[in-house]
Amino acid sequence: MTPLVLCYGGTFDPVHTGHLAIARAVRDALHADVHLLPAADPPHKGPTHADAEQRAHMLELAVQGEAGLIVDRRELRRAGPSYTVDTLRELRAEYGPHAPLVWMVGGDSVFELATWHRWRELFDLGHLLAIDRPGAPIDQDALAARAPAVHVELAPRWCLPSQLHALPAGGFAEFRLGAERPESSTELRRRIAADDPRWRDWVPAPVAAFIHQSGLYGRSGA
Ligand SMILES: Nc1ncnc2c1ncn2[C@@H]1O[C@H](COP(=O)(O)OP(=O)(O)OP(=O)(O)O)[C@@H](O)[C@H]1O
Ligand SMILES: O=C(O)c1ccc[n+]([C@@H]2O[C@H](COP(=O)([O-])O)[C@@H](O)[C@H]2O)c1
Repeated sequence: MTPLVLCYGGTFDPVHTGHLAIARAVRDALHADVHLLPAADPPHKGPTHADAEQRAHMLELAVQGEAGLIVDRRELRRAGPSYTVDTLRELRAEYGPHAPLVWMVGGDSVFELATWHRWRELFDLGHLLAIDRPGAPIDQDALAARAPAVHVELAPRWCLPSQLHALPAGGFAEFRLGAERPESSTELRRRIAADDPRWRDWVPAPVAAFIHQSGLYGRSGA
């Protein structure tokens, strides 16, 4: 069976324990490495709080020494917005026409999918794997109501994560975590800026040390 190429893109401003739990759960369930891709210039976000180099560095600190989690800095080497369609095109060229490529997104992103750059082409290049997120139930009714174009596009593509091996691209699957993860980078930054000590619970120790030493996300910059 051709191994899946699992890709998890994000702003990671900063990476949090929710991201890591998701990457580990998908890695373990689907038996393949997860490539974490920090976005240099995330298309739907304003200026980031940490720069791209700092965000990639924190991601590397978060996964150092851990098997099956790999940081891929390719989006830092491209100018302009970090469009996923461009990244998938690069990955497709590298892995060849038969490799099953999977782009992982949080459930909240699925509702926004129709606003992504050349979004329908994503399915020519790879599969989409949506991860449950609190407040973003990925079901047909919710999609039909809140994102009708996405609902129509996804309906014939819906399959189980275990079926993504069968084709190189074109599928949509939902990945259910044992328990949804409450973390968000926005709330994490808020806690850091507010000196709320709970912020350390949401980042691995080496990332916490980097944030502390660099003064990132402090009171003036959150
Ligand atoms: N707790 C979570 N549960 C499920 N998906 C998540 C969670 N946190 C982040 N994601 C998903 O991971 C990807 C990267 O997330 P990102 O780096 O933007 O972090 P974030 O916590 O969503 O940040 P922010 O709060 O700044 O929007 C996105 O597809 C997002 O939907
Ligand atoms: O290609 C797009 O238009 C696009 C629009 C929004 C988000 N994305 C990608 O989706 C991933 C998660 O984005 P974000 O903003 O939730 O961190 C990240 O890899 C982004 O580059 C991509």
